[in-house]
Amino acid sequence: MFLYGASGHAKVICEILESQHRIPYGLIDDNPLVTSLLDYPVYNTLQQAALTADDRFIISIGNNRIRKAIAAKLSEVTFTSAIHSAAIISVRSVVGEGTVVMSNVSVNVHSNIGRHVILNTNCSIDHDCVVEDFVHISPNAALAGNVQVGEGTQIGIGACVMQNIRIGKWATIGAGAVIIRDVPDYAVVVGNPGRVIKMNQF
Ligand SMILES: CC(=O)SCCNC(=O)CCNC(=O)[C@H](O)C(C)(C)COP(=O)(O)OP(=O)(O)OC[C@H]1O[C@@H](n2cnc3c(N)ncnc32)[C@H](O)[C@@H]1OP(=O)(O)O
Repeated sequence: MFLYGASGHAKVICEILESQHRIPYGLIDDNPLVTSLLDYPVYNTLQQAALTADDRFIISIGNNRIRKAIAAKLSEVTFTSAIHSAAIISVRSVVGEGTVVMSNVSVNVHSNIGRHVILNTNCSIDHDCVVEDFVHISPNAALAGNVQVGEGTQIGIGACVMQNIRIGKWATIGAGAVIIRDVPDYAVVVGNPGRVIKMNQF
């Protein structure tokens, strides 16, 4: 097991894995100044890490765009997920490879969580939601029933999304926002009720 990205987010993932006795061999990070994290070795390249065919990867980078770029770069490796034992996920829901689920997350029935998603601490995904690849649902955010979140979007800390809402791709929902209307692709939305203040320019 290797993590790609030696960050604060990686430390949280390491602790999830440790609690399940899935001890990482190390991390990869292209910053040569980072040589260890939580006493695990940090390698600057995949070659230095001396990988085997059995190794599994998680991309431990919080930035959604960078996580997508790294996933494309690592097309040869096999990804796995990390799901905290204190998360509750419906047996009728699906969680994609590379996705990380932190403590006290709830995913209710018939929800579909994509690949390389972050479901951060204490967030709540209710029934019949679709969370596409590379999304980040921040701590304490809540999606009501039948919400869709497009690829790469971040739902900010403590935000709430009402039932049946469609949120586009690569949007940003600000901390504490209350979303009562559909959100277009790339929109940055803040406040209660949420309003678009600008568009993400990637
Ligand atoms: C474990 C972890 O750490 S997970 C990380 C969790 N982090 C988050 O959820 C952060 C979410 N990010 C935000 O809320 C950010 O403020 C963003 C993305 C919405 C906006 O950030 P920026 O693009 O830098 O915008 P900026 O700070 O310049 O603010 C623009 C305007 O929106 C307002 N604004 C920014 N964020 C919010 C917010 N959450 N709620 C209400 N108003 C806000 C600002 O006051 C400012 O208003 P003004 O133009 O009247 O002065």
